[in-house]
Amino acid sequence: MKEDEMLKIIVPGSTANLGPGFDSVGLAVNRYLTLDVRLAEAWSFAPKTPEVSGIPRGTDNLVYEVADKVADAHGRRLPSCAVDVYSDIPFTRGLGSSAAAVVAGVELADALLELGLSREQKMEWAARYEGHPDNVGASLYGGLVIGCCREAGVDVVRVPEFDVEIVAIIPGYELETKKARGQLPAQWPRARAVEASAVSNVLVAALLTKNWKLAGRMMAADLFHQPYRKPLVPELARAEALAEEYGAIGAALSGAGPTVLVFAEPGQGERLAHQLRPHFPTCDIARLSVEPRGSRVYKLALEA
Ligand SMILES: Nc1ncnc2c1ncn2[C@@H]1O[C@H](COP(=O)(O)OP(=O)(O)O)[C@@H](O)[C@H]1O
Ligand SMILES: N[C@@H](CCOP(=O)(O)O)C(=O)O
Repeated sequence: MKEDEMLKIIVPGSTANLGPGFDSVGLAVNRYLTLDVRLAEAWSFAPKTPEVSGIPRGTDNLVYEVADKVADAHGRRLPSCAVDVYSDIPFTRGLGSSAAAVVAGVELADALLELGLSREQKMEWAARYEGHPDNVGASLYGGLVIGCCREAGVDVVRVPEFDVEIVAIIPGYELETKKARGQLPAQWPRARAVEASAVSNVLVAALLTKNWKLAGRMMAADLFHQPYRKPLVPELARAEALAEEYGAIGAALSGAGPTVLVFAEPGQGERLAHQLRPHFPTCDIARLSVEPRGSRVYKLALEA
């Protein structure tokens, strides 16, 4: 990048798991982390929207840490930049704010150093850093993404043209992903693991064939994580019952929570949001849509 240029990096937020697709299924949503990047004397991150008011302002920022790691692995150093940070992804609510920051870091290093990373290489970096491919996959590719992250490599399938409407029930309280992961058992007995994996497989098949009733049943049948996280998020059981009552596809914890998503067939989102709102007076009820595009980077000329 030259002195008279800037980078604009846009990364969508995401929801993970959709119930049983634990650490594997991700869906990009229409909330965004946006970075405006200019060359400067020293590194700085300036929050420009309330969601990011608490971010670290220097090289302890997650975006920088990821970018620096990518640069280091290529034997390069990042030039210092001033970064304006805009976001409407709420933090620690289960809508993939940290994954969006990780993807932004990979994009930042790639663009500043002109590394020419492919999307697969970016995915490898982001998934390894985040530890699971669901949120970062959705943020990088857009739409519905199914992935697995193994020692042997990261494999991802992006499902073309996936469209559902989403009503998000966003509680006022935070739930750190680290804490919510700490609730889960270290091991599952074989019979439970087999059943949990079968439920997850059927969820994916039902989503791909638009068998919405079955997809909803599989969301509620998750054995991997929701049973253990439910005590932390009372909104989930309530949303599951209401989803059934109002004829929605189903409900699921968004990532590690505490946001709960209720999924509806196209055209049903507005009615559903209206019906759900009075049941959750202390939550933000937001309509979300699937973001079909993944992260993107623009190089722009600075005005003189
Ligand atoms: N734009 C950002 N810049 C720096 N750090 C961020 C940014 N977005 C998220 N983070 C970090 O990620 C944390 C939230 O991650 P996490 O607990 O996984 O919740 P979630 O990803 O569901 O919002 C924040 O508290 C913050 O430390
Ligand atoms: N699969 C992860 C997803 C965490 O997503 P987040 O948005 O809550 O960080 C999990 O369920 O722990």
